[in-house]
Order: sequence, then C-alpha cells, then structure tokens
Amino acid sequence: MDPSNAPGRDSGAVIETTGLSKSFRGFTAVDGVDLTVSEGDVHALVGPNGAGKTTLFNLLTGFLKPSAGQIRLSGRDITGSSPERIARLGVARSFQITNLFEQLTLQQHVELALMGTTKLGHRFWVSDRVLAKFADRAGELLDEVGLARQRDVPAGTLAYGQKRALELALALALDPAVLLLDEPTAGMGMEDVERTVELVKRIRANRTVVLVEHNMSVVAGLADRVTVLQFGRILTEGTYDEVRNDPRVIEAYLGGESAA
Ligand SMILES: Nc1ncnc2c1ncn2[C@@H]1O[C@H](COP(=O)(O)OP(=O)(O)OP(=O)(O)O)[C@@H](O)[C@H]1O
Repeated sequence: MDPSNAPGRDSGAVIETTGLSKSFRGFTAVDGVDLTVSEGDVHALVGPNGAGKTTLFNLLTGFLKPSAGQIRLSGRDITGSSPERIARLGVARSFQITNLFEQLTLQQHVELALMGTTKLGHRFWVSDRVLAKFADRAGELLDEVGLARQRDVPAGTLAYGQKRALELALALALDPAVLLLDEPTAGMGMEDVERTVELVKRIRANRTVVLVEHNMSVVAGLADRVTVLQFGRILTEGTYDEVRNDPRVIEAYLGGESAA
C-alpha cells in the first residue's frame, strides 16, 4: 500500500488537496492548489473576484471534477467522487442561493432533510409515526439556528436572513464533520451578519468549517486560518492578522481597484 494513501496519515488534516487544478476550455480557474484544512478549524477562503474560490469550493464538494491533482478527506482519496458520496462521507455544504419549498413549514423542511439521511430517503408517503421520530430532532436543529418560534410557518414567509439560517439547519441535519459555507452572509444586513457569525461560532463545535467569505469583519471574527487566492493560486495563508498585513494581499485587493 502506498503509505501516502493511508487513512489518518496526516492526523490533523481533514481536507488536503495537492496540485488541484480546474480548467474551463483552456482557462485555468484553479491552478495547482495545495490546501490543508485542519480538523476543528474555521478556515476561510478569500480573494478578489474571480480568484477561484467558488470553483475550489465546487471541487471540494464534488460538484466539479478536477482537471488535475488530488483531494483527500481525512486521508481518503476522494478525487472525482460524486457530490452524494462526498456528502455521505460527512461533508455538507450550504448554497449561496436559497433553494427552499415556499409552502413547506420549517419543521417539515428539517424533517425531510433528516429523513433523507436514512434509508427511507425522500419518500412522499410516510406514516405519522415515522415522521414523529424526526420531529424532536428537527425541533432541536431549528432551536440551534434560532428559528424555534417559526417552526410552523411556511418557508416562503421568512425574511432573507432567516432563510439562510434555515439552510444551515438543513446542512446540519446531515450532522456533517465538515461544513462548507458559501458566502453565508452575502446580501445580509448588519444585524443578520452578526447573528450568522454567532451562529457559526455555535455550530463549529465538533466540526470543521470551510467558508468562502467576502466580508472581512466576518473572516476576522470567525476564521482560525485564512487562505488568500489570486488568479487560481494560493497567494498566502495564515491567521487573519498575518494575511491582512501582507503587502501582497493588500496589492491583490487594491490592484483590482487601481486597474479600474
Ligand atoms: N463554468 C465555467 N466556465 C468558464 N469559466 C468559469 C466557469 N466557472 C468559473 N469560471 C471562471 O473562473 C474564474 C474563477 O471563478 P470563481 O467563480 O471560482 O471565482 P471567485 O473567486 O469565486 O469569484 P467571486 O468572488 O466573484 O465569486 C473566473 O474568471 C470565472 O469567470
């Protein structure tokens, strides 16, 4: 057996990519990225527009197949695995665009998500007795994201920030070891941003969180480690304080503006 393939080889690394690349018709959006996400960290991916953050995120979750390189999850090679398999291995993601059923209540949403994790799958016809088994856990999850009081309202009536919180509850229903958040505060007002930061602080217990985030005060408040991408490559990496003072990072962000 190739020792580099042994599970748990690098005990602290949950996600490890080597030479990870993705090209779209000759344009390289992610270019030889060696990323290590350590267990228990909140790890932020930042960088100017078009740096390759979303593409990297989609590679990590199997929504895109790499053109080259490898991805390991806790030492297991998952390069080219389907999103379903990666989810089964304990990686859940939230989406930037809310994708909810307007008429279903919050409780129903979470119950269905919980059911989807069992062999019952997403059956349309399930007895009340079976559903009741999920009800308690659904209530707990809604409580965790601060939506306990709205459990019986249709999702369509929620404010934007609350919809994002519901999406988090749906991702948490999978009880993921790794949670990937794609711009969790995008489009939110200041109050919702603060609430989301507090929420992520709560739900990070016992899990690893990777987030793509443009709001630097959110990154400052949450991230143990920050990877800065530019032109599909890692420009630098470190704590928030380390990267924010790095002249290359300042140049990368200002470069876009001065060029405009
Ligand atoms: N499906 C695709 N086909 C062609 N080019 C793509 C595709 N997806 C992304 N790209 C290009 O790859 C580059 C990186 O895009 P990506 O969305 O990963 O960047 P980003 O860092 O997430 O940017 P933003 O902060 O604006 O969301 C961009 O130049 C983009 O136009």
